[in-house]
Amino acid sequence: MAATTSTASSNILTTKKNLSSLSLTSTNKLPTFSSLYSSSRRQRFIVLSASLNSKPTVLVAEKLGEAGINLLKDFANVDCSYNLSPDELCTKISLCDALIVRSGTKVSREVFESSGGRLKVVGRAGVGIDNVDLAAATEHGCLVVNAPTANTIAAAEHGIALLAAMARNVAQADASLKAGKWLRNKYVGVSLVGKTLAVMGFGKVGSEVARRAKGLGMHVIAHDPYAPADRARAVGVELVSFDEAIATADFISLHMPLTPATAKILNDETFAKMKKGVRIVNVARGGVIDEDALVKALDAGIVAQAALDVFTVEPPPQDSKLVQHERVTVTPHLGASTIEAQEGVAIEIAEAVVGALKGELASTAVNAPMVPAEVLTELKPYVVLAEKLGRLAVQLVSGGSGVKDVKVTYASSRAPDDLDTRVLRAMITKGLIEPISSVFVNLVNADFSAKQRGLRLSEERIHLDGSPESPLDSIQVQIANVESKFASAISETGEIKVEGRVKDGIPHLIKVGSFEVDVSLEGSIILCRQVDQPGMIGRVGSVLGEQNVNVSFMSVGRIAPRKQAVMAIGVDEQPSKETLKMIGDIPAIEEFVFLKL
Ligand SMILES: NC(=O)C1=CN([C@@H]2O[C@H](COP(=O)(O)OP(=O)(O)OC[C@H]3O[C@@H](n4cnc5c(N)ncnc54)[C@H](O)[C@@H]3O)[C@@H](O)[C@H]2O)C=CC1
Ligand SMILES: O=C(O)C(=O)COP(=O)(O)O
Repeated sequence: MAATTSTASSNILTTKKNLSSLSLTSTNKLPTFSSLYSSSRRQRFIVLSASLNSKPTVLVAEKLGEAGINLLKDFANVDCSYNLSPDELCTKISLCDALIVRSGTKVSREVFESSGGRLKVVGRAGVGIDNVDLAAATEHGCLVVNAPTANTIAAAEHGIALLAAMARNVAQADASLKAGKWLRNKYVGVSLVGKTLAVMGFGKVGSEVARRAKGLGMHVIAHDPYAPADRARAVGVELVSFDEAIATADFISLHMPLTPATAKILNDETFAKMKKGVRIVNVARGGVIDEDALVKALDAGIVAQAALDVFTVEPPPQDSKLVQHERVTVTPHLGASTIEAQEGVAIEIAEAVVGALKGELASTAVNAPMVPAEVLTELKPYVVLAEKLGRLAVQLVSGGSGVKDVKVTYASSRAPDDLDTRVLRAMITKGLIEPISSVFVNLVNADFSAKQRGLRLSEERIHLDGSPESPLDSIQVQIANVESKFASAISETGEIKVEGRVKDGIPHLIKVGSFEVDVSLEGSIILCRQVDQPGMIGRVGSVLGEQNVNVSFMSVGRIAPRKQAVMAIGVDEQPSKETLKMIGDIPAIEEFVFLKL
């Protein structure tokens, strides 16, 4: 199972334990669901126990702007201890109620275990929280908050700085002159004006880079399968496919999050499709580039130059061929490092941490486990189903005008007043957004996150006759105005459609497009469309068996005998590329897709 999924589920599923270990409001009553869900940031419903009697202690483990430190000091004892070793951090943490870090401190499971239950909040002064073990935080009832917006401009400006510095050999010429040389002919650069820049990932940072590059006279295109076309139009940027972007660009700037889908998205195969002499900027995450492949592409002359702020391992090894490469400009993860951004991030994170210590809901909470136990007990399997349907639906999208219109239909025998679907809507939103973004969605920020991305989620209720004992019969998620990488997922009315139901407490996928299937939503799924004929299940099953991929479930839905059919296969392990190719090579298979849950 994908790490993000297990984290997401455990956020919610450990709630009962977390709630019981926290003190409640002064009214000493379990909060109502509506009070839990309220979007008001001022609402107080949980008081974290350590802050009841004495001033809490906040450990600031990396340099934080002065304004943030002052805000913290108004409320807490502040211990600024930088460059702690992992052991020193583990020793100190048992005396702290909150910890604030940037990207340089690993907040591992050992940190949470060493805290003895006292650590209540981890604040990440920035966007990426890949250095915090979220699952461990949630298991230990520790809230994690981040500061997702205050460094956007700084990251965009650094991208532009690297772009211009790279094009004019600023770093190389500077080093050469300081070494006593005067090499005017060697460092002739290239111009930016009139050149095509492909912005890969048109989110907060990517769109700011695009704006600035247009101001430099560049022709800007963007690739982002999930960005709304109107947002791109507003900036005067054309959204294009991945292949078109990399094949036509003179410059490529990376601004997508590191997810399983974007890991090593620039690799031997994709470098080979690029224009000879392309130049690459990366201020996103090192892992989106296969660094060995980049070295090869530089040596082969496919990539003329690269400018990199981020690396797969940070700091990179001193003898890294990439870092040492003559045509590569590097900075040590400085994207967010401006005085202004660090003041902004410091204030944003200090407010979030103080708010959380006071018991307020944080709108930037990454793992807020805040669903009342009694609501969860009943909705638990539906919460999981809702998130998985969202994850499935968005992974089926291949293009179009971005994911904008999503319709959710709940079929239930309950009276509308007896079924509050807000937790389900939040989980569908979480499933739709998290696989494609660096945003973390929870009950608190789901509607806000959807709105920010231009995602309109409409809900419809179908009232069924029958016993209202179980809260829901089925949930259907439809995405309109998009193309699918699995054409059979498009329904008669033209939307991507997936539908699920809870059976014996386990979420199942029961419909894809117009095809009825039945596969439990555990592990991952392969969907294949084939011509219905004897032996197909056996053939696919034996490929998976030979490749040691365990099949948990298989089901075939067909329109009519010997016509087209869709086979849904649940697998415990992720099949290798070769295994998927072997399935695709089976002659009767017309299309197939692998989906991570
Ligand atoms: N170097 C530094 O110091 C900094 C780095 N960052 C990094 O920059 C990146 C972008 O951050 P934000 O703009 O704040 O995030 P964001 O979530 O606002 O934007 C990310 C965009 O990437 C798109 N995307 C997802 N999968 C994609 C794919 N396969 N192909 C193309 N686009 C895809 C999403 O739809 C979204 O629009 C993140 O990786 C973040 O960690 C952010 C701030 C500072
Ligand atoms: O915010 C982010 O994602 C960043 O990459 C910035 O990291 P930093 O806070 O400068 O260590």
